[in-house]
Amino acid sequence: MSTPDGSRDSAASPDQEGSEPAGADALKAFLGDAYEPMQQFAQLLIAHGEERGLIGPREIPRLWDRHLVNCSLLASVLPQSGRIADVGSGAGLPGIVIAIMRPNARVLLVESMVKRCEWLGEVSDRLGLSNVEVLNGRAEEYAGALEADAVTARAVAALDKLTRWAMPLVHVGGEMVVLKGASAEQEIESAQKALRKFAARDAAVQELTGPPGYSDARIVRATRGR
Ligand SMILES: C[S@@+](CC[C@H](N)C(=O)[O-])C[C@H]1O[C@@H](n2cnc3c(N)ncnc32)[C@H](O)[C@@H]1O
Repeated sequence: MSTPDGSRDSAASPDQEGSEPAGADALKAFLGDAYEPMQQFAQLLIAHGEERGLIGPREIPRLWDRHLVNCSLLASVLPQSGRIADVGSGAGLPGIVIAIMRPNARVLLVESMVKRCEWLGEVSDRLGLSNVEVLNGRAEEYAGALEADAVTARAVAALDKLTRWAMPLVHVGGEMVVLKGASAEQEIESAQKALRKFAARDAAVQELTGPPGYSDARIVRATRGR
């Protein structure tokens, strides 16, 4: 997960000791009540992310811009309540960020690696996130079993494959919302067959503007029609 899609490498760098990230006022205005728990999540990633094989050392200085803000932008377009499934949560990106920003939603973290699931459970406990459920297994194993209102992912697979894994986890009328980078439009083209399989409507790229000093994000959204 050290080089996820969907973010740029400019950015405000956080204080590596973790006191306050750069541009903290803009971040506080953007995140509101989510700022404090996001800080705690950042501290956990800084303290343990590398040793547990969750993030590379190069990611620590850009943790806020490339990871936490990037994922917060995605979370900001999700429903306030209902069920949200995040496929391949890894370190908790974007799954834990979504759980912080959507406290009234039930957030299901579908992750195939046991060690990452253990991490996700520990982080949820430490942050007191009672809205998180960690599901150990591949997304394909949960096809038809979840009926979520929205499904998310970042840096898990190309859109073609991701559509086949993610769409079966949302109900008809629900939405797939995934972070993607510069190739998002091409990925939509390459995923046409998979999107048609679910009669996906309105598949499109959306640009999300970051708070001052932070990068924008690009997402692909599509609504399940069948
Ligand atoms: C490159 S990491 C990205 C992690 C995180 N989403 C991020 O952006 O930092 C991909 C993660 O997806 C998980 N994964 C890959 N295929 C999966 C599948 N079919 N179902 C569930 N998890 C999967 C891997 O175990 C890994 O943790």
